[in-house]
Amino acid sequence: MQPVGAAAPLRVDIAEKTFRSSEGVSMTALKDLAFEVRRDEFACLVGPSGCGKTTTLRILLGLDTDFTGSFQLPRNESSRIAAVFQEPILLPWRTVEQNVRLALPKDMRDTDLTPLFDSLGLSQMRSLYPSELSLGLARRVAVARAFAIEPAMLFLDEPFVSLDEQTAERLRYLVLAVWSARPTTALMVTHNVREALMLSDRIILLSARPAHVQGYFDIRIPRESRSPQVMSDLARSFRQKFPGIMRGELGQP
Ligand SMILES: Nc1ncnc2c1ncn2[C@@H]1O[C@H](COP(=O)(O)OP(=O)(O)OP(=O)(O)O)[C@@H](O)[C@H]1O
Repeated sequence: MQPVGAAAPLRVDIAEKTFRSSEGVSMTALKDLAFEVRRDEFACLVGPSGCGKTTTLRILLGLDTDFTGSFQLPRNESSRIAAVFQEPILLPWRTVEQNVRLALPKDMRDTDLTPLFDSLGLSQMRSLYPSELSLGLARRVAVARAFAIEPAMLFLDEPFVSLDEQTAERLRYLVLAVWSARPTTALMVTHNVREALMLSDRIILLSARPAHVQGYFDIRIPRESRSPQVMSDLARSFRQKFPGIMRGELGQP
């Protein structure tokens, strides 16, 4: 085990995760799933529908302890974990600002959140209630809440789905800007290879169920240099490396 503050990565080594129904039917979702995410790296977990991506996140978040194997979360001064889900899960009777502040640990209660709200375009919305927000804005609040606690590890489960493409793209750029200002070890689940190519340092491609790592795709080009031409070259390299991945199956690369 590494001391607090050391450059500890996320280490995942799940031997097996099997769901058993009350009728005794069992279904193995994950088998020998092992990977690492280096400290302050943004990694994407990509794989076919139903292969076990959300199951993996639930295990890493401590929401499911019924598996064999182990994992180690990265640590910094805090060892805090944050998550952004498809559903923003905001308290309806609290304002935007209160929803974000409630997540803060005691020693951060007085933090000035202005730069964070500014960078996510939420400055004018601090006193609104969740019912007054569109889904896109509510997701921004969920992103603000996740980054506000300065986590050692950030998990994101399809944070851009069910948004129209323009709103999704704007949110991708906002997440990129916030993440770039404060790089955090992050693992994001997505179906969308183009999104993964835009945001991540490393794509971890999972097999069909039971999920294991089929391969890695490392992107060493800085995000700000990923022009449309570079993105299309990256997509071509991705398809060449993983020819079995059909267009449309995982989103349009
Ligand atoms: N609580 C549960 N009980 C039984 N089976 C489950 C449970 N949760 C998930 N599963 C099954 O485990 C498999 C993996 O599900 P999971 O939601 O992790 O996949 P996923 O890769 O996130 O899928 P998608 O990309 O469609 O969101 C699926 O076959 C799913 O039906």
